[in-house]
Amino acid sequence: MTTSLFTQIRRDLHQIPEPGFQEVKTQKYLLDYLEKLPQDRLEIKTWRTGILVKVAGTNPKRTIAWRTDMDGLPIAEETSYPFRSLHEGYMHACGHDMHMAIALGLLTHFVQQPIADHLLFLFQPAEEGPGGALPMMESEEFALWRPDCIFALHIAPEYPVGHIATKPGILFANTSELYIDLVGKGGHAAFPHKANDMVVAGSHLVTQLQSIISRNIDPLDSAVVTIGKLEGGTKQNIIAEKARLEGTIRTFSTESMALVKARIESLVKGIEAGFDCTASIDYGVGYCQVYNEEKLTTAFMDWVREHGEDVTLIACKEAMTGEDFGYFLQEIPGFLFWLGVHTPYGLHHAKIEPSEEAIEVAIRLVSRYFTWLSQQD
Ligand SMILES: CC(=O)N[C@@H](CCC[C@H](N)C(=O)O)C(=O)O
Repeated sequence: MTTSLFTQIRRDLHQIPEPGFQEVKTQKYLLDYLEKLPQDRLEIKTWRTGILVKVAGTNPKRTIAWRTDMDGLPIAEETSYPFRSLHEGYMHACGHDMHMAIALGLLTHFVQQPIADHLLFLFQPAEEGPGGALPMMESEEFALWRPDCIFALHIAPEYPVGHIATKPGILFANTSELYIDLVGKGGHAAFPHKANDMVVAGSHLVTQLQSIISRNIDPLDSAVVTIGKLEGGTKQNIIAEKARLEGTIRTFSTESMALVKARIESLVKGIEAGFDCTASIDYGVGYCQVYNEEKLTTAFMDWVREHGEDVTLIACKEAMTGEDFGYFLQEIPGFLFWLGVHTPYGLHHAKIEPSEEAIEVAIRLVSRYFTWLSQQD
């Protein structure tokens, strides 16, 4: 079977995953591709490691935007791919390689077959952190081409290829990163009574944090506290002077976010008192929820049911995922939908292998949708 252009592009991008705001090779790859397209309808601007591309419409009433993220994750890849990451310890494990290939496919389609409205393609850095959406929105480049509506997708391992899923209203949660540093008194492993062991303190704290969801959050509400990284100590026979917990908080309301943070602060105070140590908490970067504008999303869902051809629509529930695309949706009407890529491993897993046939499914669906949207008043 021959590999289509955009599948090949996805594979090329898969090999060069880069952290947020360091997407230098990725930006160059995308610019090299864009420069080879016919330029008469195109205007290209770079912003930090991101890119904004305007495709001029034939009789514009508005500007329709499509956003893709660009960054990779600090994960050592374990796929069976012959085109595995060339950047050791980094991987496109959240589908941003697929998202970028789809964006280029759409852009190419509209360069060849322009529609009435202007189109704006946003290649946005740093979705996984520290967040590129907000500073991109605040940039002069964005202000110059500010769109009237905005759309995006995210790959979904759990849905079959040919299926998409979305809903009006809240789709993804509010997020906050969480970093807790504990400092006590280190010492010799054989003299525990002369030290304050931060491995023990940190372990107690991880366990206590689990009680926030089970004991403090209303069972009819939803929230997540995940500690994804726990570090402490230097050697097996040295009592640890320091421990560090790194995690993330997810909630559907700002009230629940405040409650979770207040409980974390109380529990950390308890650890300080109980283990005679000092602690500091840093909430890092937080994202607002992804809230799909109701009218546009409902109209899109109806359109897919009626005109989606080979695409099946799933009306899904909200998820605890975070996405800084939520910031665009706070100011500009639009929505995000899940794209089925059927694979047994989930997002952020070292073995995830999204089905590449979904790339063409997305390009076909969104190019038809934008063409239809551009014909509406
Ligand atoms: C789609 C996706 O997986 N997004 C990330 C966003 C992470 C935001 C931030 N770094 C955090 O960890 O809170 C996710 O983990 O949901």
